[in-house]
Amino acid sequence: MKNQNYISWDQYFMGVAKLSALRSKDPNTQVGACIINPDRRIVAIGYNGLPMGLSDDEDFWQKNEDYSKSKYAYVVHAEANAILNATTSLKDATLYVTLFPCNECMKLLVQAGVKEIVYMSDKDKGKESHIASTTMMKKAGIKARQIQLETIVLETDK
Ligand SMILES: O=c1[nH]c(=O)n([C@H]2C[C@H](O)[C@@H](COP(=O)(O)O)O2)cc1CO
Ligand SMILES: [Zn+2]
Repeated sequence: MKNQNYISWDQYFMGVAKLSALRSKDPNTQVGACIINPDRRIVAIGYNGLPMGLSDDEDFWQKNEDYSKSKYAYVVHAEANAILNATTSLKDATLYVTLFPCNECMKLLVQAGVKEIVYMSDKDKGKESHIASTTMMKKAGIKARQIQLETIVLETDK
């Protein structure tokens, strides 16, 4: 009889997104993204990080009233990194992401052809960027659904 303790596709791809988030050096919010094509092949992954040339050990991760000294001026969002890392077309792709995308990422997702977004956290709900993001998503005909991911315990871990 087959193993009954296998994970679903949602758990699998969100699990990859969560694992990617663990690479992030952001001291506050670590975001991970995993993009699959309509054949359920992973075609892109990413996490929020500094652009090449900026050291994580210099002071780029601070929040500062001076925008030029704030992380927001520099960080590449997880979704943007995933799109940039994509090895193939993202037409009709599904994005698994640990945090609902902001408006800047949503622009890129729409233009890249992503058709579905599966997310976990919605912590920015109500903020202007979240409202703009949702507006764009709806106009572009992108579906979204929120899932929770329980800790996955493998037989071999017990
Ligand atoms: O769509 C997103 N993708 C993404 O990677 N991020 C990143 C940017 C920052 O490094 C971090 C948000 O930081 P904070 O929660 O301290 O504002 O999450 C944030 C959002 C939503 O704003
Ligand atoms: Zn973003």
